[in-house]
Amino acid sequence: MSAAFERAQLLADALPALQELHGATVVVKYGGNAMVDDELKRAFADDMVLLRACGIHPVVVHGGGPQISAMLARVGLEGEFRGGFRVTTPEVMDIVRMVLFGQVGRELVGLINTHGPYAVGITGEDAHLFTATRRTVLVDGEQTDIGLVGDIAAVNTSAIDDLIAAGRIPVVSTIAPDRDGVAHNINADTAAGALAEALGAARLVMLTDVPGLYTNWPDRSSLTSHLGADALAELLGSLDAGMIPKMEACLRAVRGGVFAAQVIDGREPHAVLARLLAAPDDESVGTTVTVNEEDR
Ligand SMILES: Nc1ncnc2c1ncn2[C@@H]1O[C@H](COP(=O)(O)OP(=O)(O)O)[C@@H](O)[C@H]1O
Ligand SMILES: CC(=O)N[C@@H](CCC(=O)OP(=O)(O)O)C(=O)O
Repeated sequence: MSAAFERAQLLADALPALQELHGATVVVKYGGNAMVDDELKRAFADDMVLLRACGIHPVVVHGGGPQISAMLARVGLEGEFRGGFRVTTPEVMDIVRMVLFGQVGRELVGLINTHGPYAVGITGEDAHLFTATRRTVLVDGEQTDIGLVGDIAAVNTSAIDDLIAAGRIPVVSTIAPDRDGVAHNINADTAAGALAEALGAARLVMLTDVPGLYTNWPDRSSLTSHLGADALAELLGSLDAGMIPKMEACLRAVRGGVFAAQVIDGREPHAVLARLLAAPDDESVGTTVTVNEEDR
C-alpha cells in the first residue's frame, strides 16, 4: 500500500473516536515532569491543534513543578514539598506565578501558535476563572498549614467558554485568588480535575512521566489499564505523593460527570492522540478511570 493509502486507512480507523468526541471538550493536563524535551513539547502542541482541526475543543492545564523548583534554586529560595504539595511562602508564590504563567505557559502558547492564532494563556486570576480556599495537607497524620496553597472553591467557566466559542485553545496556569484576592498556588492536577468537572468535559487526560497508575507502586507488574471510581477511592490512601493529587482529580472528574479520566505517559510523542483516537476496546495506553468499572 502506498503511503497515501496507509494514511487514509489510519484516519478511517479513527472515525468512531473522532465522531464520539466531535464538539466535545477535552481537558488535557500537561505535567512539568512530562515536558522532557523540545520535540515532545512540539508534538504535544501539534496534537492540540489537530484535535481542534477535528472539531474537538482542547483546554490545556499545565504544570511546571520541576521548572518552579529550578527557578527557586536559581534565586536561592528553598523548594520544599509536604504531602505532595509545595510549601508556598509569599516569596515562593511570586516565583510560582512568574514561572507558570510567564515561562511554562508562554512556551506552550508559542508552540501552539506556530500553527495559527489559537492559543490564549490565562490564569485562575482572570475573569474569576478560579476562586481558591487555603488548604492544609496531611503530614504524619496531622493537618498541616503549608502557606499559600489552595483548593478550588469555585470555577467560573465564562472566559473559557468564550475562548472555545471563538475557536481558541485556552492554556491555563494554575494560580488562583482567594475571596480576598490573595493569590494561591494550586496543584495543576487539582485544578484540571475541577475545571474538567465545571466545563462538563467529555474527557480529562493527564500526561505524566510514568505509563499509568500502578496499584502497588513501585511494583512494575501492577500497572492497571482500567478501574472504576469506587476501586480508585479505596486505593487513594495507599498512593505515593505525586499520584495523590492526580488520582484525586480523576475521581472528582468522573464523579462530577466527566465520562473518563485518563493518565498517560507524556514522554511518548503524540500520547494524547494515541489515547483519544484509540479503538474503544484498546486499553494499551495509560490508565482509564470511569464511574463504573464496566464503562468503556
Ligand atoms: N501508584 C503510582 N503509580 C504511578 N506513579 C506513582 C505512583 N505513586 C507515586 N508515583 C510517582 O508519581 C510521579 C508522577 O507525579 P508527579 O511527579 O507529580 O508528576 P507530574 O509533573 O506529571 O504531575 C511518578 O513519576 C511516580 O514516581
Ligand atoms: C501547590 C503545588 O504543589 N503547586 C504546584 C503547581 C505546579 C504543578 O502542579 O506542576 P506539576 O503538574 O508539574 O507537578 C507546584 O508548586 O509545584
